[in-house]
Amino acid sequence: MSEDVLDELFDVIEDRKENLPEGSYTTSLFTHEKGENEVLEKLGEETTELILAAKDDDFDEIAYESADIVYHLLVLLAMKDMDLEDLRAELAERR
Ligand SMILES: N=c1c2ncn([C@@H]3O[C@H](COP(=O)(O)OP(=O)(O)OP(=O)(O)O)[C@@H](O)[C@H]3O)c2ncn1[C@@H]1O[C@H](COP(=O)(O)O)[C@@H](O)[C@H]1O
Repeated sequence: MSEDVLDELFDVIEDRKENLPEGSYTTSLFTHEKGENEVLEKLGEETTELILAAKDDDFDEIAYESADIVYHLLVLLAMKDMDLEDLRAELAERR
């Protein structure tokens, strides 16, 4: 996955957070009555699905669930007023 895809996706998520366009799933997460708990539940569910896919060596499903997890992780970072640079800085420190 290229860095640009993540940057572009995060920019779209930030736009949804600011403008809250109707009909957007991302908007629904920012306006959900359960707030960030909805995102945390999704991350839990998708991680379980990823584990099952990995156990089955279902490579398409592994990629699909991984993308779901990354998307919801980026939404969580945006909810916490964090961004990709926080993630990159943490990863870079581990090199
Ligand atoms: N990358 C994503 C993305 N990944 C996952 N999802 C949504 O996350 C939800 C996941 O919920 P569920 O796990 O219940 O659903 P599921 O994946 O359909 O089903 P299972 O995994 O349970 O089988 C689905 O509604 C997906 O559509 C996403 N919704 C939006 N984006 C991107 O976010 C941007 C903004 O999109 P809008 O939210 O439509 O404005 C766009 O660039 C989109 O590509």
